Amino acid sequence: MPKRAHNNDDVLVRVEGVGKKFCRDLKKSLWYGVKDIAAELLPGEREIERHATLRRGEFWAVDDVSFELRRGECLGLIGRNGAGKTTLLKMLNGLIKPDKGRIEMRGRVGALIALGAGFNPILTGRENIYVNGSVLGLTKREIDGKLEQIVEFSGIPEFIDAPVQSYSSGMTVRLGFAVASTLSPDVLILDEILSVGDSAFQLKCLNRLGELMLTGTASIMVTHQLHNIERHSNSAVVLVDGCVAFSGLTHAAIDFYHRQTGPDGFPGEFVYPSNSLFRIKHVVKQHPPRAGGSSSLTVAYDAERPVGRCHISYVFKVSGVEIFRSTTKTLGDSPFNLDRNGTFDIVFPAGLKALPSSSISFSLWDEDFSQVFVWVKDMPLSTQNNDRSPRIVVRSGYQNGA
Ligand SMILES: Nc1ncnc2c1ncn2[C@@H]1O[C@H](COP(=O)(O)OP(=O)(O)OP(=O)(O)O)[C@@H](O)[C@H]1O
Repeated sequence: MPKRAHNNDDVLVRVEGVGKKFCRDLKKSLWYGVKDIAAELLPGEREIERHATLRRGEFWAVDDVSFELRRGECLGLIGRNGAGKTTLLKMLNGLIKPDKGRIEMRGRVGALIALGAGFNPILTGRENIYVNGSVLGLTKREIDGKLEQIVEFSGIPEFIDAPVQSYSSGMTVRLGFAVASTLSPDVLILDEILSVGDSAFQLKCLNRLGELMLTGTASIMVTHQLHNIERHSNSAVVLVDGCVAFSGLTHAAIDFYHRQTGPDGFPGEFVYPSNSLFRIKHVVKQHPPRAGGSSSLTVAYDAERPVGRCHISYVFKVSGVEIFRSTTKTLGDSPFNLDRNGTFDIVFPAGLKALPSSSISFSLWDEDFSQVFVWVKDMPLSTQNNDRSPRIVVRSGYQNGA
């Protein structure tokens, strides 16, 4: 692919060594707040030093984060709960001040961060649109011109003259995204909050995001639904305890995240009942679907003796969310026989596409599902992982599989 030429004018967001500290102790936090206000009023205080060091009880919620974002690019921010994603977005949107580092934002910034943030609850939806528009520097006439589009996109025209405090969470998010995305933002900041909307609206938002990127809007997206980051982001940053643990291509970032934070070890846990005849050697290969067909996974195994009439049960997940669960028996397949060693295939129904954020749990059973031979739990399906050795756990008396 030819590399796009960039110049400095393309950079809409520049973040350099940014950090934000908090204090978990409320009393201390209030006391530090008072001291900071006082110090700001007193000339001669060495402000940078005061902000850049930790006092008792403080910690860095975001520490030394740097990145650049150009026109038309989307950056995914990935991290576990409490990793510092929202704090970083709040600094980008100017809701809170960094304690160290520099943030440069160019152009109009549309943001959907906290539920209802940016809306005055006692004003109506329509009034809030005008307030938001004027904060972003649009004239009344410009807002008039966009009003119909905003109301139509939000899908809640009958509530537009009701106060925002009477809106449901989903309605608030609908209006928030409609406003943030319609008022011609140069930079769009989206926190997890989008997931409050129903799935049809989320899809509509993501399509709108794609359109905006084509017109040059840069966006930053935080979500635990990694397939959305996978679909839209050119690059991603993984935050661990407020620090950048990885920064690079989206697929590599998601892969890194799974490796760092997989709930049961990486790349999946193989559980054998203590009397198991089987040893899974490795998962040989994941076969991508042929046009309109199914994808499959080939598993290599060793067994103490041949085993007749087996079935497979499996659960397919994307970003930890169960998408599909079935057994070869339910899908109408006949039981199959296994020699002492060899391979067997798990064929997914057409349409189950393995993304880097997909994982599978599967178990091998006898014909009437009374005995489980082996259970593989939450194995990531990204191609990079499949050749690695699994973690093997032997458990006695194990009865139920995936
Ligand atoms: N106002 C605050 N005072 C004290 N600590 C705070 C404050 N805001 C956030 N924190 C702490 O800062 C850390 C980062 O929080 P943040 O909300 O940025 O995480 P996050 O990555 O967005 O998490 P999630 O995925 O759960 O939304 C957490 O430890 C959180 O408890």
